[in-house]
Amino acid sequence: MSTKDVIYAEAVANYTESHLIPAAPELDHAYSNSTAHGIPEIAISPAQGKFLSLLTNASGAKNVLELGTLGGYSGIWFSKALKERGGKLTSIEIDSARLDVATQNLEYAGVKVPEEVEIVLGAGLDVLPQIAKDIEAGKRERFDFVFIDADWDNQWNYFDWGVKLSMGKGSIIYVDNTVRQLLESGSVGPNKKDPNVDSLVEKVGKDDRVEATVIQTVGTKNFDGFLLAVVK
Ligand SMILES: C[S@@+](CC[C@H](N)C(=O)[O-])C[C@H]1O[C@@H](n2cnc3c(N)ncnc32)[C@H](O)[C@@H]1O
Repeated sequence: MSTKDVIYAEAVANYTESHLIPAAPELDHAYSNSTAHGIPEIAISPAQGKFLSLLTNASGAKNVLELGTLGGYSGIWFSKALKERGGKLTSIEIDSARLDVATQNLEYAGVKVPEEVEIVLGAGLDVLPQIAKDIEAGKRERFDFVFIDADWDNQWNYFDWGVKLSMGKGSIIYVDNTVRQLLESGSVGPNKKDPNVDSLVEKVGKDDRVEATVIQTVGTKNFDGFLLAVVK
């Protein structure tokens, strides 16, 4: 592909989504109800939701951990996949108003909250140690899929927690917006990089616990990309 063809990315996204992703009123409602409540339009795209749902099913994941609930759009996609195996999504959100809208959207989609999707209110780095304690006490299960989609400055901290709270070999850690963060932080591109701060990619590259790659994406959400790691 020549880079000049990138101008067709949105048209390709619209065409492929129209053929591969059946209309789903509950997903449209999650977008529109979130916007109606003043939530910014920063949820994943339909194609990415379908991809996460397929990846959840392909891996057979039963317990998914999400950092960053927003209006529950990605949560609905995960719950669609997890329903087949009686699995559960645990999602952490710092903003109580967003948690309320996410609960509305999930329930509208027929998802049982908190049985199928539990939203935990708080900052990720405050909630994760509590979840670790719950796991140690046998009150929660370990996670076989971790989806990191909250504040970018903490991507590495969430990644490290994700590996620690995972089931171990074969567990998946997916970090959204990795490419935009690399560009914003100056690891790649014109912005000035802080020489004292290693990027997520540098840290993951030195992390013997995982194998990882970054996939760049274009589409309705512009140029970005995600990091996918599998625990060894
Ligand atoms: C990109 S949005 C998540 C989108 C959602 N996963 C989806 O695709 O539908 C990021 C969310 O992370 C939340 N967030 C930001 N900082 C956080 C933190 N420190 N702890 C937990 N959540 C945080 C924001 O309030 C926001 O709702």
